[in-house]
Amino acid sequence: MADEFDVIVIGAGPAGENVIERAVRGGLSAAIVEDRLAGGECAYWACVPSKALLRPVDLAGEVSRVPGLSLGPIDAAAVLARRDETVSHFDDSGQVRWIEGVPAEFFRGRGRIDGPKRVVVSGEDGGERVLTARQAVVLATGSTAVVPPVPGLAEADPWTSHEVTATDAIPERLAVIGGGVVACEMAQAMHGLGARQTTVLVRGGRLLGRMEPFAGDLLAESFAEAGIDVRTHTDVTRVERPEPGGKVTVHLAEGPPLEADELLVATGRRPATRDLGLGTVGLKDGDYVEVDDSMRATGVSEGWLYAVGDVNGRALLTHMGKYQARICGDVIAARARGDELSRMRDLADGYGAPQVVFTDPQICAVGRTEAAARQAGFRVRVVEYDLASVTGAYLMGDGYRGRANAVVDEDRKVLLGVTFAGPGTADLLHSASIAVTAEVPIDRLWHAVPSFPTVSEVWLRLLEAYGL
Ligand SMILES: Cc1cc2nc3c(=O)[nH]c(=O)nc-3n(C[C@H](O)[C@H](O)[C@H](O)COP(=O)(O)OP(=O)(O)OC[C@H]3O[C@@H](n4cnc5c(N)ncnc54)[C@H](O)[C@@H]3O)c2cc1C
Ligand SMILES: NC(=O)c1ccc[n+]([C@@H]2O[C@H](COP(=O)([O-])OP(=O)(O)OC[C@H]3O[C@@H](n4cnc5c(N)ncnc54)[C@H](O)[C@@H]3O)[C@@H](O)[C@H]2O)c1
Repeated sequence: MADEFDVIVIGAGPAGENVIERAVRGGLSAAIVEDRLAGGECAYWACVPSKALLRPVDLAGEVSRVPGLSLGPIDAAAVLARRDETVSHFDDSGQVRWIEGVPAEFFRGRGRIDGPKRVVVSGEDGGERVLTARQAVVLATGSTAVVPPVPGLAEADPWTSHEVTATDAIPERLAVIGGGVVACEMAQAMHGLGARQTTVLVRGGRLLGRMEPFAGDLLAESFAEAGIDVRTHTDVTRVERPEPGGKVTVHLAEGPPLEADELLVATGRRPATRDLGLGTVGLKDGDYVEVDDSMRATGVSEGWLYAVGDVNGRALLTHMGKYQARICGDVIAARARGDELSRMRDLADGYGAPQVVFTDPQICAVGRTEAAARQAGFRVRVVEYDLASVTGAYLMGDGYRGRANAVVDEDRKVLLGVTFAGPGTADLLHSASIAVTAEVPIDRLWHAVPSFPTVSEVWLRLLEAYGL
């Protein structure tokens, strides 16, 4: 195996893998280093298993709204078995074969930067290998869960996203700290799969605090109906777990302590940049790696270091990491040819990344919320519509509940943001992403006729609510 490559990528998650594919397509040689499983967090402990756990819960919600259909209890063991299939039983051989077929060289081991364009790979056998890059080194090491410094919390060995997505058993009583995406998705999955008592402890005033307020409110209503206890404005002050794996007691700033069989911490992420040798090139270990719109690290003057995916902190989403990776691979190949390829730049992040929260109801958003748009100085008008009044949504089942809004830039008459909250809206989001990112004028959008009777008729209703 050679020790010199045009491009060396550290981290074989979705972002890293897409960099090598594009760089090789651009005529370069590439190597990729991975210390756990090729495919990354996304494939084994995040997107894929979490969605496998949520799918039956989502479907059960759908079935329960259609008279004439009935559903027995969910067989959690069968769901967990299917989850195991979706993560290939933690076997990455298929993924490694894909990498080799790119073709790129795969190195199993921990990568670390050791000065400009040098990467040291420490293997499991304790051996070290030095790789050098002719063109670029790309960091694609992702992120890890944050465990806040609450007394007793770390010692209680709580679940993070890793343990909850890989669990072999559903806890009877689950306490969740956090009100963001992981907390909401996993609270609903565990509850739907059989947890008897699920309590979500939210520090702020509502679930999904970064999204439109109506989205978190609708989700909280759905949680309350399902028997999930959401406690807002709740601070955890101390945690006790005398026996490893035993009962957990969560002390709160107000009210009696909460007892649970398991505790999930879902309070955000930190970049996986510790012990990565960033100090050898003038950056700081532990920080997000700041990049420009071509994914080049701004803090390294010679311009050979790039960072894509969660590690650059731009948008902690798989599809955004892969988008950045396509840009990065193309840019590196172009620069190697002496071309700047200026059309390949991150434009999407500036508009606001699309995101689907796979709960029931689904919460889907792209672009800016009303509050974010106003804060950024736009002159906006917001239109809202009750999704239940759309025939396509009404036909999906009794008691359909949902809401949508669009944030209109009053000066340019284009959309700055769109949010849909309701069952069956996930695949509707891309229409909004196109409208927002392509800055389609709303009087042109009016001519994009939604099919009857689909949920997408909400587009017409929103434009009518605007006055078109
Ligand atoms: C529970 C959960 C559910 C999620 N669901 C979704 C979803 O539905 N949709 C969505 O878009 N996003 C989702 N996300 C976010 C998504 O998982 C991340 O945005 C995505 O995984 C980031 O991809 P990445 O390639 O940057 O990093 P990762 O997927 O984290 O991959 C990084 C890889 O680098 C490796 N690595 C790290 N350091 C080194 C080193 N020094 N040497 C060698 N290898 C190293 C790691 O082992 C890992 O394999 C979810 C996250 C969580 C936690
Ligand atoms: N479907 C999806 O797209 C999906 C699913 C899961 C995760 N993700 C991505 O993964 C990332 C991580 O998700 P997450 O839910 O961990 O983070 P998050 O940033 O979405 O939510 C973190 C939550 O924890 C709370 N919090 C932070 N510090 C706290 C503390 N000390 N005590 C109590 N509460 C605290 C915050 O107020 C917030 O409610 C997100 O950025 C998200 O984009 C995406």
